[in-house]
Amino acid sequence: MRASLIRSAGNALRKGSGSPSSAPSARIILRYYASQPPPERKVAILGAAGGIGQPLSLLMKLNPLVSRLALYDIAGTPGVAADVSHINTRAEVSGYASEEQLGQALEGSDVVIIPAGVPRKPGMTRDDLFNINAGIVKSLCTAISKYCPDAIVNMISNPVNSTVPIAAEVFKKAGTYNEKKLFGVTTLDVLRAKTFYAAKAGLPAADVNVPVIGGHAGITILPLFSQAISSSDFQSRQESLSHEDVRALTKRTQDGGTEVVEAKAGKGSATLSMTYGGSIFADACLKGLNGAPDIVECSFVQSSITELPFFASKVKLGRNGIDEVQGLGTLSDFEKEGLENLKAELKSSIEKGIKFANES
Ligand SMILES: NC(=O)C1=CN([C@@H]2O[C@H](COP(=O)(O)OP(=O)(O)OC[C@H]3O[C@@H](n4cnc5c(N)ncnc54)[C@H](O)[C@@H]3O)[C@@H](O)[C@H]2O)C=CC1
Ligand SMILES: O=C([O-])CC(=O)C(=O)O
Repeated sequence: MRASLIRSAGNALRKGSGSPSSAPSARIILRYYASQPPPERKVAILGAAGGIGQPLSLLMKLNPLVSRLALYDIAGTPGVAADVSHINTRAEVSGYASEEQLGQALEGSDVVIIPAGVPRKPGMTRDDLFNINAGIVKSLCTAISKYCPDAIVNMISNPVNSTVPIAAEVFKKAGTYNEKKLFGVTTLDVLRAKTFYAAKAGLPAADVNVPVIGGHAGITILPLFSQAISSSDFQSRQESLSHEDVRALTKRTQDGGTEVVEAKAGKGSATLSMTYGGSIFADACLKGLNGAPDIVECSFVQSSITELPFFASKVKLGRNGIDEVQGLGTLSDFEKEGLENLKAELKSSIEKGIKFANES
């Protein structure tokens, strides 16, 4: 309604047609709607008091597309909610501190972001988190299917290659699964690929885009540097990157999480860069819901672009979640080899998640 009124008012102004009074009234319509806030949107963060949850609560409080922000954690939520709620932005903040309050936290949510669960310590793989995080994700998704079955879910908790399939199975069992609304957040892989590529190629970091496909662990993370694009002077710089450079950039992107885990030396994994990635992805979901055009991000989703049932690739976001899972484009020989090499591990992580959800 709002969009079609704006469109027809815009057309009337462009054409200058209609009765003599139509242009001023079109202007009034446009001015009225330009002054309206964006639609009401509720975002819930589960695990809001954690290393990612706290700064993510801050960034979502700063997001003008959010009108209600529900912060849930099993410990420490009241302090985080009180703190963030004093910021004078649009979103009304409420904190929920116990399992009995989880339903209230979720009810009416448009987007649920899940950074709940344990992070890695040096020497661990993401899969080593499975035993604890799988159960956490399963119980949170059971509550989502009960209290906000239509919400978009942004899964951050690791191992993402398994937690997303767990969520899908929980929703299927509850009869609420919508494959267009379940996303594994892999934005941090994209941030890393962009940053490392830009530094190597001597380009401004904000200028570069690199799709990252596959999954979110080790070799399942496959940056497509052959498709790197930059708005400045791209062609000549791309040619200057050797095969060895691309190989090293790929390895560094795949090991980016481990680089941070080791640097933090037992104090957890990436939180700040992850929060930035998580906020970009949630913002993209909200923009899509609100009807903004051309919103494309990489994400680990149900997919038929390879033989694997879940796969990360570029995804176009719209009013109903996923509008389109986009294809992989042309891959270099090195990337083709990487794609074949990642399939066995990704398949087994996906199957592990499905099995857990159905047996436990
Ligand atoms: N997808 C990605 O790219 C990334 C994923 N991660 C993952 O995000 C997760 C969270 O990491 P951090 O925030 O650093 O960990 P953290 O330990 O600092 O925070 C986790 C929070 O989850 C809460 N929690 C635990 N069980 C819960 C439950 N049943 N319901 C609600 N909250 C619960 C804890 O109380 C804690 O506040 C980890 O699994 C980590 O591996 C981390 C970085 C990047
Ligand atoms: O490496 C980890 O455990 C956390 C993570 O997923 C990342 O930083 O990409």
